[in-house]
Amino acid sequence: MSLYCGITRRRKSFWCYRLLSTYLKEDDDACKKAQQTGTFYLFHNLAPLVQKSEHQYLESRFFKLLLLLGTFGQHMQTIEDSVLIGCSEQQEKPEMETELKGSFIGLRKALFQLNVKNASLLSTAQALLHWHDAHQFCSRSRQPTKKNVAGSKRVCPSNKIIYYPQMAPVVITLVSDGTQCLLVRQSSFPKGMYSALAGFCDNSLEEAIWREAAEEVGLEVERLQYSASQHWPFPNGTLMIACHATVKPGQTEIQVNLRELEAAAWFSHNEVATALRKDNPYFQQQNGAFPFWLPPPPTTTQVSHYPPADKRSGWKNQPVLSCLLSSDQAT
Ligand SMILES: NC(=O)C1=CN([C@@H]2O[C@H](COP(=O)(O)OP(=O)(O)OC[C@H]3O[C@@H](n4cnc5c(N)ncnc54)[C@H](O)[C@@H]3O)[C@@H](O)[C@H]2O)C=CC1
Ligand SMILES: [Mg+2]
Repeated sequence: MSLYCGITRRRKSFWCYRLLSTYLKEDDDACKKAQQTGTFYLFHNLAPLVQKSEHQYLESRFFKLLLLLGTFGQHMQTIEDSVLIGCSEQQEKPEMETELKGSFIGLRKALFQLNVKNASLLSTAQALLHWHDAHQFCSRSRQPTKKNVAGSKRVCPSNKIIYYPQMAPVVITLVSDGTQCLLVRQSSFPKGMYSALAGFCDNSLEEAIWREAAEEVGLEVERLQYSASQHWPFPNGTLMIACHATVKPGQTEIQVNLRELEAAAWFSHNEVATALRKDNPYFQQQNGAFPFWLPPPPTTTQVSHYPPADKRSGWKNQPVLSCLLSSDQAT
């Protein structure tokens, strides 16, 4: 089955979808046919639609979507012409929210409300939508690029350059001294949230880990070890690569780089385990119920779908950070 997502933006509507079969990405006819059995997910200006009552993401079948488009004065042509990009002058966000009994909310907030499957699909969908939106023109010819039906690439009609969606590699590293974990927070994080050290990779994973630890907290790390990876939609779609690293006993003094971080501290296994057990920390911290929490679990994308759970050796169906902390705790 194909999965589709659509996006509405101001008065215009943009449609794209995520396809599970590789051949559909290249075969336009097969792709169009597959739309008819696809499931659609809706966005407004990159904000996914979440139904108010059930805290569920709205899924809509093709024919249900056609009815919906009719309600808002759109036509079948909108889907055919614009799986990723379409246009309707009559579509208004509040009217659509009322009709669909839901609301378009920011993806970060949505990730806290949805189950793993929906959160991961929305995460991938939003990154893909964002990539298409940002690659409307060929950087060589400056002509508008044209997406293929599946939305797996964009082509410049004048010079045939093909653009494929990209993910920036980011390494996220749990540093341990054998008994404690190093967690940090940036000033942009929600109040109380801590995470592992993270940084974009310019060169290699090893270089990025050493550089981030040295630059952000003044630590020299060793024994780097890969743990897991996941797709992460922010800021523009990244491949988060999770690793472990250690510091030598006695070399744990932190020097927080205040240009990059707001705080950094060592946390005991008990503190981390308690934070990981908290349900829906986003809302708890809103109430001031506890000061320290970790990113929520429903963020895995590729990890949660492929390979199947029983075929993963050593992978955990958890977000990168939780995975890191859990396995660290086990050692
Ligand atoms: N899931 C999680 O728990 C966490 C996820 N993250 C993600 O990891 C990413 C990297 O973490 P940071 O500490 O912010 O990285 P960072 O420590 O490398 O600092 C960010 C800076 O890197 C530079 N940069 C290099 N390549 C870039 C690119 N492709 N896109 C944007 N900026 C680039 C920019 O100057 C930017 O200001 C963040 O975007 C964030 O979304 C970060 C912390 C926790
Ligand atoms: Mg960083």
